Amino acid sequence: MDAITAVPAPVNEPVRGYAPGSPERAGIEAELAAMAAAGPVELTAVIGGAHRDGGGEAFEVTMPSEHAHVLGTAHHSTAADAEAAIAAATAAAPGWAAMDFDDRAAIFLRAADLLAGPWRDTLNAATMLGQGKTVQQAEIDAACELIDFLRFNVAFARQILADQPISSPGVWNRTDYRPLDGFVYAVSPFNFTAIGGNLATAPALMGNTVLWKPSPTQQLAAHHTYAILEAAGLPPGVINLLPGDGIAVSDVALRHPDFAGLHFTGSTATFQHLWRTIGEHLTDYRSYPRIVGETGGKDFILAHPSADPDVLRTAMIRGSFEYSGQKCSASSRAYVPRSLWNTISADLIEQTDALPVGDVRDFTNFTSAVIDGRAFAKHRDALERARAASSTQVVAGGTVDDSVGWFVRPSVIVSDDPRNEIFTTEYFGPILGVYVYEDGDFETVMTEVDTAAPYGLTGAVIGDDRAALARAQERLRFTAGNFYLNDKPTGAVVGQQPFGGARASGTNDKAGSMWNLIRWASPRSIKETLVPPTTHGYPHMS
Ligand SMILES: NC(=O)c1ccc[n+]([C@@H]2O[C@H](COP(=O)([O-])OP(=O)(O)OC[C@H]3O[C@@H](n4cnc5c(N)ncnc54)[C@H](O)[C@@H]3O)[C@@H](O)[C@H]2O)c1
Ligand SMILES: N[C@@H](CCC=O)C(=O)O
Repeated sequence: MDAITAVPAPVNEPVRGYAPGSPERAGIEAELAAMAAAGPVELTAVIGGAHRDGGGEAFEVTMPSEHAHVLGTAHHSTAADAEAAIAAATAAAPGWAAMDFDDRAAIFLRAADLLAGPWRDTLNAATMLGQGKTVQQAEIDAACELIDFLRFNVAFARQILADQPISSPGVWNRTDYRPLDGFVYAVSPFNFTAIGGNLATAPALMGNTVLWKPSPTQQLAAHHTYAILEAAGLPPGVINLLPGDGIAVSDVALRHPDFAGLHFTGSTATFQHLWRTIGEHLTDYRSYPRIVGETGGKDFILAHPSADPDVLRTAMIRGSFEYSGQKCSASSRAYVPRSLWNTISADLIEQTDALPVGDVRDFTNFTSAVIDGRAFAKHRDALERARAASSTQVVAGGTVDDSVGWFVRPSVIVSDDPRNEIFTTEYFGPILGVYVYEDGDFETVMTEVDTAAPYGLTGAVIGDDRAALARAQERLRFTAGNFYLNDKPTGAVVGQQPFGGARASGTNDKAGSMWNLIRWASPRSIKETLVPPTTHGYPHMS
């Protein structure tokens, strides 16, 4: 049983500005130059503490803005790698579960401090080069959010351990927060370095051992994340890193008797495929697996006629085009009253078309290329369909260029068909659909916002009319798990806006909160009778 001590009170890591001439600017520029010039790094698997090449086919991690530039090489993990990782996780499990909570927690707190200090530039640079993030977007993800996950999760876990049952006279009741009875399989997406780190470390903090399968396109930053955990003293076998597409790993892990939990973030289609596979193998498992998945979105901005035009335009540009719309939280549909559209459309179009897009090493850029050729082709095809259809009008952007990098211009598409694919389909790129409604139709348009897409992740309502904001909060209660008033729908902060959505957007277990950590514990109730009875009769029997 873990001792219950006080842990350091977490505070959100301050976001650095990287202004010209600042010391942090000099540091990151030096790191970017060194990492880009270093030549391809060997991105190994780590199984039971041993670094080794996965046995499968090789793949490359390249720069999205310069796809000929290879940053690292790795191998897809094979079934044999997965078997070895499960054996390593199983061997490490008893010692890790028996370790005092404070000792486990200290490893993750140390990782947070290493990342906040000497490793910050490394992980930011890997995220900028490998995933195509500007310095601002890398800083809020790879540095601040991951540091916050590591620190806040320790405090949340401590809160859970402290939650103990009452005891009636003569009895002492306790809750033993056991880890799950087997390993956890963590599968993470390309777009957030912090999410990869959190998916692997949250179950580990609760005493579980883990197989971590990052996205191939995020492997460079995942490699450095793992190095930070090693530097912080993570014992061998607790988290086993398996690069690659995950198909062979899933074939082994999802039919293994010791499979006890899936910690997933990525697309709705992949999550549903993995869940179905788990269902097919249910009788193979020793216990019912915990399934936690945060998935896709079709996130909205709804403007009320009372909205401040500058607030609306800024939310639309930042919410839709930061990191080229490759955030599950990014706004990709906006509902704007005609009076406001008449006011903002010219500025919105002009400012969108003026957004500087290019290499992340040029700090004047607002955003960069999309992640890979597959994403590029998806966005190019969507823009071509929009240009060809009579019900849609591409009013900003709309052009693409893959000659050097996977560049898609931030694009605004207007349609008078509220069920057009631009309002229903997640593209996960810099494409914003706009539906212009008549000023008196706020109530009707809320029904459209609620029902057009199957998701329920994030949404924002912009307006100055308090009654309208209150009505939208009520009417759209189930339309978004993260609901913003007078702000863009992106940029949730750990401990402030616990993140996640329901409907087709996932299980809403709120990353970076105690709700998520609870899923990685299997509580045992212990009753101890202090002076036990010595006769079997009851009063009514006399
Ligand atoms: N709700 C959230 O918190 C959240 C956060 C980030 C991203 N997302 C969503 O993620 C998606 C973008 O990320 P992506 O393109 O990396 O998603 P994706 O579904 O293509 O991939 C996610 C992960 O699943 C892996 N994968 C795919 N098939 C697999 C299999 N059979 N076995 C094991 N692993 C497998 C991928 O390699 C990757 O690691 C978008 O839909 C976005 O909305 C959601
Ligand atoms: N938590 C992030 C989104 C993560 C998904 O990609 C945000 O709030 O913008």
